[in-house]
Amino acid sequence: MSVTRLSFPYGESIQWFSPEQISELPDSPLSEWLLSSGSLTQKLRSHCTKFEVKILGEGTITPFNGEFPTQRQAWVREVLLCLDGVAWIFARTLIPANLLDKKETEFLTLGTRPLGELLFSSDNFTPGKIEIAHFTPCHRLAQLTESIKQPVTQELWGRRRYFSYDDEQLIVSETFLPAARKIIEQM
Ligand SMILES: C=C(O[C@@H]1C=C(C(=O)O)C=C[C@H]1O)C(=O)O
Repeated sequence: MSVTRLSFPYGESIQWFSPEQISELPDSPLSEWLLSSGSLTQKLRSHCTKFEVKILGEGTITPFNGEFPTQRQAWVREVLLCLDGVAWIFARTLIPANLLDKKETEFLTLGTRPLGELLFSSDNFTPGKIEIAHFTPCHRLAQLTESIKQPVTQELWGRRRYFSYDDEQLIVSETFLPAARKIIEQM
């Protein structure tokens, strides 16, 4: 899989909804994956022999309009979560400067360890409500799916959660890539 950090950020401005606002969620089991409350990393690990985090990019950049209204800039981490060499999830995490200052070492030295190992191992992070999105990528994310040989032939489904730490919040969004949807729908 050859992806380049030169195109970071890959993420796109997406409209998120609470599950109740969406008239038609996808059929189970995809809907269960979207709404599962625990660590996605743990769930993914149970469906593969080799789990990998491929970093697409990390850095302090400006969030999209409306993505993080209280923050003019944020530390953004974009990764692919890969199961046995197949990219299943495009994940985009936004961390405000105040929170980064509090947990700088943990976040900046995470590397290819999954963020979930930090967020779910420490009881200081509290996951919030899950929001859902379905969209057709049209910019760099579309190019990314092409570059990993997963052309988009139908809308992508994704989920987003706020995690609270003291009086700060970070945002984690996870988009299920075509290969993941194909495998999940055959479960
Ligand atoms: C939040 C979690 O961490 C996962 C790992 C991520 C990373 O390493 O950047 C990003 C999103 C998640 O899918 C989780 O496991 O639920």
